[in-house]
Amino acid sequence: MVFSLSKESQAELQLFQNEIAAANPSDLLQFSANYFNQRLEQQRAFLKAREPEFRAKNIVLFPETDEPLSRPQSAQSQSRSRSSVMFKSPFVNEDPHSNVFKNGFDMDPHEQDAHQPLKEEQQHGGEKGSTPPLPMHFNAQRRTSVSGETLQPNNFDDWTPDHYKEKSEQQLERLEKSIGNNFLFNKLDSDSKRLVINCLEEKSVRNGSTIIKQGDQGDYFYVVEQGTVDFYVNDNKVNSSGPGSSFGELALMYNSPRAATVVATSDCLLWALDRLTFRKILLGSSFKKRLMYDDLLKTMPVLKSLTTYDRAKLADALDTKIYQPGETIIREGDQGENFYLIEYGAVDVSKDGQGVINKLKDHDYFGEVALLNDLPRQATVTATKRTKVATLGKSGFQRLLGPAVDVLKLNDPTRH
Ligand SMILES: Nc1ncnc2c1ncn2[C@@H]1O[C@@H]2COP(=O)(O)O[C@H]2[C@H]1O
Ligand SMILES: Nc1ncnc2c1ncn2[C@@H]1O[C@@H]2COP(=O)(O)O[C@H]2[C@H]1O
Repeated sequence: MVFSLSKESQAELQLFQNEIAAANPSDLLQFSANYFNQRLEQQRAFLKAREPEFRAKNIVLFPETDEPLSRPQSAQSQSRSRSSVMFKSPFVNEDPHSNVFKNGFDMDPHEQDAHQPLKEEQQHGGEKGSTPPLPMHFNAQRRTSVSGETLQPNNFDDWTPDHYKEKSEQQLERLEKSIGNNFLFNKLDSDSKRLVINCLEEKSVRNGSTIIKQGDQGDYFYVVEQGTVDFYVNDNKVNSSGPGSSFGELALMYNSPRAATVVATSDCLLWALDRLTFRKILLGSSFKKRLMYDDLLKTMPVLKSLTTYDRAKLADALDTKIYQPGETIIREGDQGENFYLIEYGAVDVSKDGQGVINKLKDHDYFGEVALLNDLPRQATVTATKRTKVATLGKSGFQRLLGPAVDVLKLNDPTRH
C-alpha cells in the first residue's frame, strides 16, 4: 500500500531530516523526542499568544480538562514529573543535546526543552493578520511528553502577553526590509517568526542616550532598524554597529550582568524583544551554536582568556564534524585550512618516520601550527575513537581567537 502524506507532513519530515543530517546525533531517539517536543512547544507558544483571536471565532484551543493541568502540584509530584520530561540521555557526552542543556545557563528546567534544535523555514503560515489554518483534529492541549508538564500552556503563565501586539502592515513592511533577512530570523519557522515579530516593541532613542548600562540586569534584546550605537567595556570603546545589527543578547542568554554599555551615536529606531520570548524562541534557533559550544569553550584551558563576548563570537563561527576510529583528520604535508577543538574522543599525532609522537583527547586542540606559521601540516592526526570536533576556519582563526593566539604560540609543539 502506498501512503500519501500531505504537503505539510512532507515538509515537516524534510525539515526533521535536515536537522538529523546537520546534527548527526548519536542517540537518534533522544534527538527525535527533543526535536518534536520543541516543535510542539513553539506551536503552542504561538497559539497561546493568539488565543483571544481564535476564541472570537469560537475555536477553543486549550479546552478545560477534568483534571486541570494547571492545578497546583505537590513538591513531590512536581519533582517527579520534571525529571520525567528531561529526556535524560544515556549517552550523556555523546548526545549533542546534553551539551546544550547541561544547566550551564542557569535555566529553569521548564525552559530547557524550549531550546532544542529548530528547523528551517516552513511554509504553512496563514496570510498576514488572518487566523492560521489548524491541522485536522487539532488539539492544542495535547500531551507532548511522558508527563506533558513542560509543554503545558500554563508554562506560559509567566509569558507576558502584553508584549504580543499584531504589527500593522506598515510596520511589517518596515520590519521585513530592515531585519527580515537578519540571521536571527532566517532560522525561524514561519510561526515562530511571526510570534517574535509580534512581540517586538518599537523604541525611539535619542542621540547620546544610554540604551544599556554595563553591570545592569538584562531585560531586552535589541535589533537596530535605524541609527548607530557604540559599545563600551569599562569605559573603553570596543565596538560600534548600525542598521540591521543586534545587541543585548549576552545577559539574556547567560543570566549575567550586561557585559557592555551601549550608547546611541545618532537618533535610533530600535526593536526590543523581551527576555522570555528571546529565551523561548530565539535562543534555541538563532543562538543554537552558542549554546552547543559554550560548555566546550568554557572548559578549554587554551581559551581561558576569552571573555563571554569573545566566546560567543567564536561559537558562531564553529562547525561540528565527527570522525570514526581510523579516520585521518589531518595529513602531514597538506595545506592547513582548519583549527580543531576536540569535544570528545581521542586522536594520535604521528610523523613520517617517527610514528606516533603525541596523543590528544577531550578538550585538547590541534591544527594550529600550520595556521600560526603559514606552514604545511607538520604531522598526521588520526582518530583512534569516535571523535567529535569543533572546527574553525582559517579566517575565523585569525579574527576570533584574540588573546588565545598568544597561548597557542607559547605552546607550539614544534617550537623546541
Ligand atoms: N566587545 C563587547 N563585549 C561585550 N558586549 C558587547 C561587545 N560588543 C558588543 N556587545 C554587545 O553589548 C551588549 C551589552 O549587553 P549584553 O551583555 O546583554 O550583550 C552585549 C553584546 O550584545
Ligand atoms: N609534536 C608535534 N609536532 C607537530 N605537530 C603536533 C605535535 N603534537 C601535536 N601536534 C599537532 O598536530 C597538528 C598537525 O597539523 P598542524 O601542523 O597544523 O598542527 C599540529 C599540531 O596541532
